[in-house]
Amino acid sequence: MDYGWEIQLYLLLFVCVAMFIYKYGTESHKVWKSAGVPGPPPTPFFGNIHQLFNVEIGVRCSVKKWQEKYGRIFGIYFFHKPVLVVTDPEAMKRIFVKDFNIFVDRFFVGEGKLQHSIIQKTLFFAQGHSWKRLRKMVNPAFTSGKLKLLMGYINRTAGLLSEQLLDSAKKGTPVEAKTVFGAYALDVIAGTAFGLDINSQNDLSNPLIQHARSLTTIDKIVQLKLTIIGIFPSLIPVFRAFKIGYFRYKDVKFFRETLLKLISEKKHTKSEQSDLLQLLMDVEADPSDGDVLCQKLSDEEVAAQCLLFMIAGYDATSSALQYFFYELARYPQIQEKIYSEVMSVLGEDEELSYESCLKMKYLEAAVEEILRMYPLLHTLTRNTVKETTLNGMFIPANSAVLIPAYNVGRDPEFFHNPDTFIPERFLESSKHDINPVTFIPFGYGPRQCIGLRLAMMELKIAIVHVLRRLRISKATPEVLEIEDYSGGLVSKIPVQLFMEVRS
Ligand code: HEM
Repeated sequence: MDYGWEIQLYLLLFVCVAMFIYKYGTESHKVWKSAGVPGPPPTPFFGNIHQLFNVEIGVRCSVKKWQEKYGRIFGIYFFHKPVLVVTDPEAMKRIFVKDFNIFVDRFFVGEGKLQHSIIQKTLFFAQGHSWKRLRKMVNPAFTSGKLKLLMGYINRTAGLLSEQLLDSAKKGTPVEAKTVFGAYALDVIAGTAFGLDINSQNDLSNPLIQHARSLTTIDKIVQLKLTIIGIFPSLIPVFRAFKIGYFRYKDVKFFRETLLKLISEKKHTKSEQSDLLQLLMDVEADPSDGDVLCQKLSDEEVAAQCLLFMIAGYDATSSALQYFFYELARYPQIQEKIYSEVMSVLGEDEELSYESCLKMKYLEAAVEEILRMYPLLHTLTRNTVKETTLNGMFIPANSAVLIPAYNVGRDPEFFHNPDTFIPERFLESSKHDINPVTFIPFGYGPRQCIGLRLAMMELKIAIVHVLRRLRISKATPEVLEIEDYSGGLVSKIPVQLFMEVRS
């Protein structure tokens, strides 16, 4: 029998399917070329994502290499999505502030739809008008007046932290930095945001601690989910139907139910507490403000923000403390300078107050310097709501923008000796040399971190309590190797701190 025509038909079919697949994988990769934006050539389907998240060299080095080759604005692709990478200060100012209305939203793989609905209602993930409304309603909970009300709780929690470290120092055993500071951060956020005293520094059995840890861990499974969604965005409804999200559904569900129960209890028992949950429940919209259409925040919205505060506060605060004490061990003169300042402002016995915290200028400069060197969110994102131009380059609507905070903070054009810990650069006398848009560990512009002041206060209080009683004598590993492809800046080997009791 002659099968010639059948083979030809199958061949033709195969070629058509292959052409269709190739077109699907490359169609969107023409945007930057036609807009005249330079950048590395993309690979079908993946774009440049595998080069950016290169496990060998990490996001920071990939960006650095490309910046050297293509300049301070270049185009790459996250799978099909055009992404502009920007480290030019003027362009950054336009994105963060001047053209904020065009760059109001953040960019997420899967457009943020790969989330439990409560996560989509948080400030971090909310978009456009919904975000504006939420931010206006949540801002008043973070004023300095409200912050002062939280001082007592943070002070007590930092006291517990220093007790724990003192114990280890007396025994001569090192502590794993991320674990002890993680417990402190969790206690602070549970107390200040939810009004719950969970004491995770002494008791790890509380289910809230287990769920919080699991919620804030970004592992390979999350990366796999994002890769699949990146290549096949049409699978989002399938993922949602099977309750597969960026965060684990069981953790989100646990917090949603716990927080809604707390809200309901607070409604029935008139509370005098000043935790963020209570402050958000009490927020009233300004009726003269036409923008705020829907008045009070719903219970679900209050629960969503408090859940976000936990996610946002836990990892960032514990990482900052880890890197801070790591650098203090390497720079004993800086450690002693901070200690001297603490003692001169407070003396042996004085309780740490909000006002005395503000007086410690060298300490503040040292914390800012650590955040410059180790911004946990090493890359900030935005998404264009409409087409625009940037430095003469055409940017289509619905393009993503990446601003690599780590690279900007370590750029020798913006900070001399960028890899060296020099708190003095943030003192009043030299701060004017720093272009504010290049210091972005908390982001910049209207979408900057809402918890900035709370976080700075939490960090400073912990440091004061620890340094008053202890000296960090050594930290390991000798050379700090950092991974950045899982979302944050993570030390490859856990940091261990060795301490001595101050006499
Ligand atoms: C050292 C600690 C912290 C660091 C380094 C940090 C950093 C950041 C960064 C980089 C952003 C994105 C900003 C942007 O896109 O321009 C952000 C957003 C945010 N952070 Fe923080 N954060 C910290 C602690 C906290 C705490 C303690 C809270 C709450 C209690 C918090 C709440 C938020 C919220 C709600 C947003 C979203 C703001 C919005 O989109 O309007 N953060 N944070």
